[in-house]
Amino acid sequence: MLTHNLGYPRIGSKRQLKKASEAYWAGKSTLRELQETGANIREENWKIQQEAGIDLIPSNDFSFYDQVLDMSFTVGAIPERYHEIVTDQKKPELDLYFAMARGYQKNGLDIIAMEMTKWFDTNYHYIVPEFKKNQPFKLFSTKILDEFKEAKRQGIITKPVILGPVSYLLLGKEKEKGFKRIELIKNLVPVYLDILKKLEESNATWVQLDEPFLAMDLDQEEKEAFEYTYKTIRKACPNLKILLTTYFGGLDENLDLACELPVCGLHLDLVRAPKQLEKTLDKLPQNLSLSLGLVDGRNIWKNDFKASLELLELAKGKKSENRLLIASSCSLLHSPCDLEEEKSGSGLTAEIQQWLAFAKQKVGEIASLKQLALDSGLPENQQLLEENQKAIQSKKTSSIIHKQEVGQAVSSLTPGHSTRNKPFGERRKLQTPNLNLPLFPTTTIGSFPQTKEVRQWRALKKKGKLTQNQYDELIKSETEMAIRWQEGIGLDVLVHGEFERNDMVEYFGEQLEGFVFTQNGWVQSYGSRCVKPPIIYGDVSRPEPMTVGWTSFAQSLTEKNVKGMLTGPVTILQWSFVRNDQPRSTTCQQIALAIREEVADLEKEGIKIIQIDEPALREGLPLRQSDWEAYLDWAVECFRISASVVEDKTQIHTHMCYSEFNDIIKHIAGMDADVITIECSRSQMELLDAFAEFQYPNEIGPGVYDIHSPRIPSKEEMVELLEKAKSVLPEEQLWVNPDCGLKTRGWKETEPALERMVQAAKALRKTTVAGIEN
Ligand SMILES: CN1c2c(nc(N)[nH]c2=O)NC[C@@H]1CNc1ccc(C(=O)N[C@@H](CCC(=O)N[C@@H](CCC(=O)N[C@@H](CCC(=O)O)C(=O)O)C(=O)O)C(=O)O)cc1
Ligand SMILES: N[C@@H](CCS)C(=O)O
Ligand SMILES: [Zn+2]
Repeated sequence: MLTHNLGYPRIGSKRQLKKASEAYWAGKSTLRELQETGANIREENWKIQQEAGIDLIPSNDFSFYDQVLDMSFTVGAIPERYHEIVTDQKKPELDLYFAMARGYQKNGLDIIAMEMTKWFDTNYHYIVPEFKKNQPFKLFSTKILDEFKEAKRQGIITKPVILGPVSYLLLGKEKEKGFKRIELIKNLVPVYLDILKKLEESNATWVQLDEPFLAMDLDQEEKEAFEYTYKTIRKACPNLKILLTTYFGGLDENLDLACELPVCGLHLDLVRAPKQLEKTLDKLPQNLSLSLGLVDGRNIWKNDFKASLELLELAKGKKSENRLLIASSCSLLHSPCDLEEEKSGSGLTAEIQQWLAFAKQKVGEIASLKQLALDSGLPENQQLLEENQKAIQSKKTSSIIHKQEVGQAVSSLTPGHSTRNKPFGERRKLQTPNLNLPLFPTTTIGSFPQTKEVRQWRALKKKGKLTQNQYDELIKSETEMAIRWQEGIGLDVLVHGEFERNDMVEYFGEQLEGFVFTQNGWVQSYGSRCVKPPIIYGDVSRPEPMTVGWTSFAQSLTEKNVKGMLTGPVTILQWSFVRNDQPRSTTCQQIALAIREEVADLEKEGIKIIQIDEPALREGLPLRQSDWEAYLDWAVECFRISASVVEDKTQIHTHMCYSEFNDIIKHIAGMDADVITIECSRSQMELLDAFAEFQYPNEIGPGVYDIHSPRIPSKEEMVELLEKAKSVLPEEQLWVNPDCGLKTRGWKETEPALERMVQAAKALRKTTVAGIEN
């Protein structure tokens, strides 16, 4: 029996990679220093897993930005617009790589970044591969091989982790019409063969090929692509042990297909889909190894050894022990690094800490499960099991989890809680005179630059070097500056800037009961950006207003409307570590009721526009379409519970980013927000087509510039995007705004970008008959 791990977090236990990348991008450190940081993180990760006793330690799970971008780089899928950078021999390879991720505006070149979107149902974002008809592929980067050899020099024969060719293609996007990207499989597989043969020559034994699409709905062509790929690989590399990994869901109707592929092992996510084990054991040929994904890579709760051992026993009954592997359910990329980094005195009490396991502890759990599976009778193993069960029981019986009044509030919910009084058309008639806005109203999504200073004030307050009062005064001055500046450039609906928030979910988690937060539980979200998801351990309630003070303060400074800014219940749920003892829908209803109280209080304070952000609503969709309806029903209902408390003259906004809307547009309309702002610019307004086709009735703000890139857009390109929007949607329906909040940008980029955006809206108003200069 072997143990393995599908991937280890790569940001470093102290976010070394974030700090090193950002210093390099800012020109404050050298490429060599960045590369050294990468090498140190890899070495540390390999050591941790080696010391834990993991048999097959992953390599190539490290990335300077994203593993899908790494694959595009490896197979030379580099869009033509970056070729100018390639031809400049002085540019190191990594600069080209970062240009693809972040855009490039230097040396007279102005190149936009590649699109970024959600990695399945996680809060991790990947860079979308771009394909054209007859896309050629060639081995461009030897990263996979280099990292294998690097570990080998350190005495470790790793199991390289490679995104499988079918999933790689399916994660991408056709950039021209007239072909389907899956047709490129025959062009692509030879490059994979090239890599695999080189690994074989370097004495690699196991190679992990990730094919998460096997846990999704597949059409005939995609199924054939799987058969073609794995037969071809087997033929070319008969001595390499290919471990095919699936995760985030069950194989279901793809089980036969997966079991027939000529690979050496198959990995199942038994946390998300434990029921698939039995069926797989019946189907899987005896000579194939089975990897049991028992340790949850997506949540932070300690593994219940007893429950895992039951699954292991089931497997042992039908399969010989030496064909079994014990593993994490998916890559530990989605887990924080190390619970030991949590110092006492934080919200994480000793009682709660004993319920948790982060990545370092999880690899320990994988090794412990093997120990227990091999000989549970040994005294030290009995003790291991007892200690584990004591922690599991303590969570089940703890008095801090349930609150009677929260349960009662949820069971008293009626359809009235989730319905506005009047339909949108009627509400609009009341909102128009209440708000007095021009055609193409301009606004932003909420946050303004979280500058080094703002973050430092928070850090100083934490260390006790600033009092609460001093901190509040500093945040007030930043807010006032932002209000004055927005008035100055002529924005129509203002925001307070969210300077007081560390993060749009953590900030709420810190103020709601039923949540705890960590000091160092960072998880990569994209590139160098990390989040510290709060932990929901118990029933959720709102002891007191969370945003009213800051919003009212900002509103008191101006005659213009300031939007109240809240994170919606589905997003708070999705971006937190969620309790595993009740359905997600129940937890979401509890959060929805808490947000509803906040919405009511904001309205009472005279706030006329309230935005409830739901960027994670689409992300929460189950992987299989057959499960969508049930999820969307409760998710949309929860949004409506939080929003429907207001009078009809109050305007409710929502905001979504990184989402495709085509397949769920009916449900987006079902949210019944008066205005929705969406990310649109990286896809050049393509996302609007769904709204146009559906004849989406409410108002929409399609993002006109990409806030993830430091690149400053021109007024003309924003006008062009708005013209595009105008060609598919009635102009009275349109708002003008960026793609998302501006917290990750500096003022140097934000100021000209927003000034130009306001100018673009003004230019557009001039071209319309109904338009009035503001
Ligand atoms: C909008 N997005 C969000 C997602 N998920 C969230 N939970 N939040 C989001 O906003 N998902 C989708 C998108 C895109 N994803 C992200 C994710 C993360 C960021 C981001 O800006 N992250 C920041 C960290 C934010 C934070 O928690 N800041 C804290 C602590 C800051 C810190 O590092 N402090 C320093 C000390 C201060 C100093 O001296 O500078 C330290 O601890 O060392 C805070 O502000 O208090 C990031 O930098 O990664 C954006 C989009
Ligand atoms: N209001 C948030 C939404 C991000 S999705 C922000 O502006 O950062
Ligand atoms: Zn957003």
